[in-house]
Amino acid sequence: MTPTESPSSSLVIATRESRLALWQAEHVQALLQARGHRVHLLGMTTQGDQILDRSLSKVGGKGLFVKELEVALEQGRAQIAVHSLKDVPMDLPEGFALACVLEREDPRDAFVSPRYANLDELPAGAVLGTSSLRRQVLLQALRPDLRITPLRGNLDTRLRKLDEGQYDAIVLAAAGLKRLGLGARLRSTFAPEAMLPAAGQGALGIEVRSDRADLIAALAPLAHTPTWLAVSAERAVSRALGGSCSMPLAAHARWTEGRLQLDAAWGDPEGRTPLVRASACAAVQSHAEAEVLGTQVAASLRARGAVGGVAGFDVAGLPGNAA
Ligand SMILES: NCc1[nH]cc(CCC(=O)O)c1CC(=O)O
Repeated sequence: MTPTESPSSSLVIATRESRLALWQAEHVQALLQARGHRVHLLGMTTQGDQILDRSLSKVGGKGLFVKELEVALEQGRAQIAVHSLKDVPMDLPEGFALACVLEREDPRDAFVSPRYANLDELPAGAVLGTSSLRRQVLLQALRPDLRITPLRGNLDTRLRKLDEGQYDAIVLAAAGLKRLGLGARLRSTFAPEAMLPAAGQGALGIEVRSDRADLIAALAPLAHTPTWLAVSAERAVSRALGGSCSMPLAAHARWTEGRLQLDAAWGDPEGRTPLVRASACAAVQSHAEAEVLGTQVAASLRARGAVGGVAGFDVAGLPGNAA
């Protein structure tokens, strides 16, 4: 298939092969099929799937799940990549575009444990597994007495490690559990005020080559504008601070009475300074306005002590993953 073929012929979605990635790709496949497109999946393994023994923040972060899929788009082996937006770098490499963002699943973090119903029930010294610096820093601020321990792997692996008794409880995204029909494992969810989600958490983005205007037009009906504007504001906070997986940063936007309320929190990676928080609210109607809101909140975070990293570090700083 050549990259110039029209979207009315068969489309190929490049996807990672974890159960969640496949669910997401099949979800987009079904949405496109309902609109009369023929769609196939191309399963692939990414560096992020292979490196399971180290914390993602130490090996390069977000770009790890995305790069191989982009190569497939570049080579014309596929036309579409479906991503958890949370894993997508703020600025896509030259030649790629975010065609649209779909309606968001539950953006909150979830508490899962065979024995305890919520964070408050955990006894002092309990072992709590979690997989991001953001969660580590936010949870440590809520419960300094817990032993917060890294937890890697796809959803099934994380649940297995919990079931094997390696942890007393784990914290992960509610969206993944719900999408895989594992909502029953979820004992409680964290209100965003208690534990602020990551930028883009629970939202799916569709990436294409930016020269495929025809495809971008074909995907436009799948967009959910309220979600897209909210995640644009969230991602603008990350971008302005040069956010990567090595920076504990939370950004969550929600609609209240037609206005977009954006809350963000920044933590020092070494845990030396207390959490910094900032919020703003605006009557956002365009992506440009959403980004202004995000940039303002990022500036407030900086004014309160947040220190930004280097934008794009997570992709460019990784061997074999040059931007
Ligand atoms: N970083 C891994 C990741 N990327 C997307 C999800 C699922 C939730 C979502 O779509 O945001 C997860 C799992 C998790 O954070 O527990």
